[in-house]
Amino acid sequence: MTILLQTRDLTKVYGSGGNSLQVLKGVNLTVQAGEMIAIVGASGSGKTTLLQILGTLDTPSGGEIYYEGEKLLDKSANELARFRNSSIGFMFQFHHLLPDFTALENVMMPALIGGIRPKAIVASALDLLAQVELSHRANHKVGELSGGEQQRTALARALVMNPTLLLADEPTGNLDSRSGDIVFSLLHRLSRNRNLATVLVTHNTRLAEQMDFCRTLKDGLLNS
Ligand SMILES: Nc1ncnc2c1ncn2[C@@H]1O[C@H](COP(=O)(O)OP(=O)(O)OP(=O)(O)O)[C@@H](O)[C@H]1O
Repeated sequence: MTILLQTRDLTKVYGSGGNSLQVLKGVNLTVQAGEMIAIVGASGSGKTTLLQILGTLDTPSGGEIYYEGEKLLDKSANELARFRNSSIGFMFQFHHLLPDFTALENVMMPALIGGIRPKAIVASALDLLAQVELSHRANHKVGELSGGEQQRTALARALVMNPTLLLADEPTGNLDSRSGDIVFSLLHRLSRNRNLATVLVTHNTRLAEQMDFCRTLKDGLLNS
């Protein structure tokens, strides 16, 4: 097995002085290539904070993050932006799609931001929309799609750059259980087929149990 992502003693403190809140107190996590990990924990335990730090969207107060053996925290903001765009796919509870653009345009967006020409990406974006069973919605504005369809679009968008790591923060949290199950099973199937390492934050223990491992964040530490 190859280690893809590793954290060492990650800490995170919000605020300062008497108002400070230490959310992470030394989190150690190893993600092997292709491994699918669920992170569960009580509301406010720091799951989103941890995922944002893993995705370099936020910086820790202390500790280290290694990606394929390289220290991420040594990289410049520009290098990190390029790294995120090419290596990490993100899915959020509130999908962060652009509602006035079509599903296809949304899926293509990370590639366009990465400087890839539209013609070079349209076929793979359409193929991804087919894989999330949304071919018939490709040219509809995202704002007109159902919540489940929006999350399936977000899944296709997260995969368009062929990332090595998918970070998903409550991707089914805003959906009814049937739509949530469909989104989860697509996420699970596509991650597995692509040997894509996946870290999923969820409150849903039934879904968490279907991942390879489930880790619990409690009192600032990640337990097995
Ligand atoms: N930017 C911030 N500034 C100050 N405190 C913050 C900030 N972001 C989060 N927190 C606090 O840090 C703690 C952890 O928040 P976080 O969102 O990571 O928890 P969570 O486990 O994802 O919660 P939930 O399951 O409810 O989404 C909470 O007490 C929250 O209020």
